[in-house]
Amino acid sequence: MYDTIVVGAGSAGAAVAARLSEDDGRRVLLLEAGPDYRSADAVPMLRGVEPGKVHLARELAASHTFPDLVATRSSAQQPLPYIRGRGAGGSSAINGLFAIRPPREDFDGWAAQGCTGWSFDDVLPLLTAMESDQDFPDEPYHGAHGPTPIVRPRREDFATVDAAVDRITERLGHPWAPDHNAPGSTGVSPYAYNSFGTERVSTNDAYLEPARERPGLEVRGDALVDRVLFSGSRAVGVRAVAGGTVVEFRSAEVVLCAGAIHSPAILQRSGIGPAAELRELGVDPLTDLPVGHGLQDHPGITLALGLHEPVDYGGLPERGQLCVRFDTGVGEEPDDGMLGTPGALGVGVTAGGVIGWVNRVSSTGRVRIAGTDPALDPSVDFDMLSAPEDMQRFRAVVDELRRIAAAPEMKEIAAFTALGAELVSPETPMTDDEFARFSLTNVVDTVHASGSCRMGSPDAPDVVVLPWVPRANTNLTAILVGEKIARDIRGGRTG
Ligand SMILES: Cc1cc2nc3c(=O)[nH]c(=O)nc-3n(C[C@H](O)[C@H](O)[C@H](O)COP(=O)(O)OP(=O)(O)OC[C@H]3O[C@@H](n4cnc5c(N)ncnc54)[C@H](O)[C@@H]3O)c2cc1C
Repeated sequence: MYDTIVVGAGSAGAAVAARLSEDDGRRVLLLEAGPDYRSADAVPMLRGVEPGKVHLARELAASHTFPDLVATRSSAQQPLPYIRGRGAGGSSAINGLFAIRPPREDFDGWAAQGCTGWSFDDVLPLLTAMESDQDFPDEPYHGAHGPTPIVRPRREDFATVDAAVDRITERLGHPWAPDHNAPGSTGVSPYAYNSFGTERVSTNDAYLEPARERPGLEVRGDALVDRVLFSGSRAVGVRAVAGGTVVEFRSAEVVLCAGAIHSPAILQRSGIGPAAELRELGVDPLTDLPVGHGLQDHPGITLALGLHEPVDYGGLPERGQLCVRFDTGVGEEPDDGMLGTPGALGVGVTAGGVIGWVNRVSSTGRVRIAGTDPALDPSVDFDMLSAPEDMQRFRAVVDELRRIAAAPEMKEIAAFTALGAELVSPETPMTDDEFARFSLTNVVDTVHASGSCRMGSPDAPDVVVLPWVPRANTNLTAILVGEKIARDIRGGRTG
């Protein structure tokens, strides 16, 4: 019998389990579907900080992702692979390491929607406690002693594409903000990373590694949780397939951190979800809730660059170095557009890119189990750009990419520029209808799935609980959710 079972050792789950294990006498079981391993035993490719050199599709698919998981981005597309991390550290073990906070408006907006304790002022102490900022440790809104190191590239070291985008966007009127994690900052910034030197720092490294010797923490890999077990309406444990055997683990409470795709699937298999649909699949509904609804990711598009010369990183790691947050002018939401440089693409040709995405999203999709087998990935449909304001914002983002493509600095470094998978010339004029077709066909995800069990469902505390996808890459927010849940549980227990 455990005090707490945490399901999923990813960004949120590792933080929850490690923080709870700080309490003497508390017994915590962390169950992870993928492999568990100590930091020192991480696959060498995953220790590095160059996302373009991590071969997720080729070498790591079976061990560190869900290789059969697919998702439909828009109504004009067929399902395509969707990447989620698997194993200790979850997606933080395979991600791009960009470490950016959402703006105040997201937190205050969630609080205004009834998410008590989520205003920016409420969560700022946790944001500072979870980081050790290498560049601004003395600022009151930063921390110097937390588990996750944060560091920024220097503007004078920007590589070829980043330097060009920096010059262009400055001329286009975007202000320079040396720290995008400072409250109120916007515009062009060095993209902060959660890494240390040339070493990745996943939540397996930052949270679990220092906690592993604690007597109260047990981590079990290769443990695929099927469902939550209930006594009446109270969660009393989980059923899992662990080491090939069906096992039941008992606990006083269960914290689901299996991510935005798999947490709703576990809840649905447990009878918590849209009752009529669950009955059709042979699941007895316990509670009729819209679990799986509300799914979001940032709708994105890439400006591909055919470069004259390979990118010069000046001996630094080959990763993206810059992001730009800006107002699209559609509605009242600030920072609703974002651009980023993804860094070396690892595709073996002299190419680069600038990605743009809608940062404040209205459209929602669905996660739905396709059957009751826990090994079967759910069906995922994002329905991106279905809300008219998202399409308008997407147009503003594409227009910004067009301006960048047309700039003399870009002509200097790139022989050609092209938008989306269809490689459309940025100069191609489009009517509204043509643009809608182009967008629905070419929109991509940014691997920031969120919102599929929004708050009100207390059993699923990672980014899945947020009312909308944060205006930022989502890893820091997922860790924050884990920190906050642990704080709330510990506070409840200790009074
Ligand atoms: C390729 C990639 C690149 C990214 N790049 C960035 C970036 O640069 N910056 C950024 O901020 N964000 C990035 N993200 C997004 C960010 O990493 C995620 O939003 C964040 O890690 C999600 O945290 P989570 O705890 O919700 O889920 P995860 O970290 O995905 O953890 C979920 C865990 O649950 C486990 N699990 C699932 N189902 C079960 C089950 N049935 N039983 C037991 N365990 C289960 C999984 O194996 C996984 O370990 C990226 C994501 C990906 C995939």
